Amino acid sequence: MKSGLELRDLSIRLGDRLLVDIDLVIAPGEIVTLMGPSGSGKSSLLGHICGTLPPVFDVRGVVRLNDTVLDGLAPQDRHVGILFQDDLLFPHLSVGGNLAFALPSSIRGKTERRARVAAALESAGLAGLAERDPVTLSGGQRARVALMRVLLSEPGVLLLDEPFSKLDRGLRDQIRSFVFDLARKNGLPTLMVTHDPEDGQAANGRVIALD
Ligand SMILES: Nc1ncnc2c1ncn2[C@@H]1O[C@H](COP(=O)(O)OP(=O)(O)OP(=O)(O)O)[C@@H](O)[C@H]1O
Repeated sequence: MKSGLELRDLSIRLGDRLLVDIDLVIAPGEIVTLMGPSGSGKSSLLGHICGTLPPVFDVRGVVRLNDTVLDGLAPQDRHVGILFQDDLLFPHLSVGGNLAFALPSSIRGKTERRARVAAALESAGLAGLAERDPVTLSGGQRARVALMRVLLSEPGVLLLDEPFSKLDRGLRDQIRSFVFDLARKNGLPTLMVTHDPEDGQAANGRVIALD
């Protein structure tokens, strides 16, 4: 039984400012929304979970993912998936190349890698687009590819750093449901940072405010 993401007695200080002071467990498939004013420490918290927070921050407490302590592990060994405001697709790789890049190196065979990429595209409603150049995709298609790329890396947790804020209003609802549905279906504990209260309402879970 997976225990999800645990942030135990976690505090993040910058000089004499206490930015984050939190004790939180996010269950598999649960989506927790994190809100707070600019500079309150939301991105710092995500950075700490990823293992990319610079040492200028003073951090106490423990981060555990499914019973593995992440503190001290290199970012690439943490199984943390993150989506940003920008989809960050590699412009020099095809759509399929972007997806294949994320596959764990343990999946070696070319046929198996192609099959995984094709299945991911199909489940995102993008079947047949593997050879396309990402610049030729619509905003919605790019957002879907970005999520599939994260999922193909087989993360144990999903972090969302304002991932819908650059999407047109009409598209936003659609991509939100796409991301939330897949996060739940994959049983991923999910932590979403946002400034948009509608994101929190759509996630239909706990909302935490940093002040
Ligand atoms: N590398 C760094 N070195 C020093 N201070 C930093 C660094 N990165 C961020 N900070 C400071 O840490 C504080 C928290 O920043 P953080 O980016 O976590 O806030 P945030 O809540 O994500 O803000 P926003 O909503 O604007 O993204 C801010 O005062 C910021 O200036």
